[in-house]
Amino acid sequence: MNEKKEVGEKAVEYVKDGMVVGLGTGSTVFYSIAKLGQLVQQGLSIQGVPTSEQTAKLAREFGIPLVSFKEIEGIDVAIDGADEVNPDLNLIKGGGGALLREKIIAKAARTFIVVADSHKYVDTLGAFPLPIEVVPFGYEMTMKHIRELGGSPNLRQTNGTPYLSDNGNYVVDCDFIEIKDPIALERELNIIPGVVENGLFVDMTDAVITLDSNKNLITKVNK
Ligand SMILES: O=C(CO)[C@H](O)[C@H](O)COP(=O)(O)O
Repeated sequence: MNEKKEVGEKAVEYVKDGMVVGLGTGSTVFYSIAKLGQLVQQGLSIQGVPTSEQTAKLAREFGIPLVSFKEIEGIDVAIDGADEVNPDLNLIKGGGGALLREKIIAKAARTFIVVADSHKYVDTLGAFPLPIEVVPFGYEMTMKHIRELGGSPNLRQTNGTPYLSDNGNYVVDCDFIEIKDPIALERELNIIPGVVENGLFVDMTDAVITLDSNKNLITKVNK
């Protein structure tokens, strides 16, 4: 069974004709985008807002028309993956480095749907290193301030050179081991000069589509 495909395709049920749809980034939402592409070929009319250059390319390949923020009033539904989901449906995101655009789009969406295979569930966030987007200027000092909050930050690199986000920034992957208070940490990180955004998505998720222990599809809804 391909869990990512199951949950990714299920999420498409939230998309109706005429909607503006936020398109997430990653290997799970890939299946949502592929399914939407099929439906567009069959006549579904939607406009997509991509969370990354990678997703924009994918959406074009699947024939999904894209729009920019200039052309829309808002986003009806956004579908995206997650690296970790806790029982309150708070998330760690940004494993693919797209956290800033993903958060802008999740915030703009009337409904934010997360697609997560069964391995993404945790009691406490933090085993997955928290991605934090930082501006290159003074990043060493920004990392020092992140360390003062109890994290162990590592600059994300590709072949020995810093990874660059779609926004031209660096990404720091930060080990906090256990994030007991995601609300406080999200705020504390974002007031550090040099931090652009962090991958804690607190109180944003409307529903998570996942599988239970019997591998049945379930939808967890935020109460
Ligand atoms: O936040 C993300 C990208 O920045 C992804 O949604 C997250 O990393 C999950 O990816 P995948 O579905 O490949 O496991």
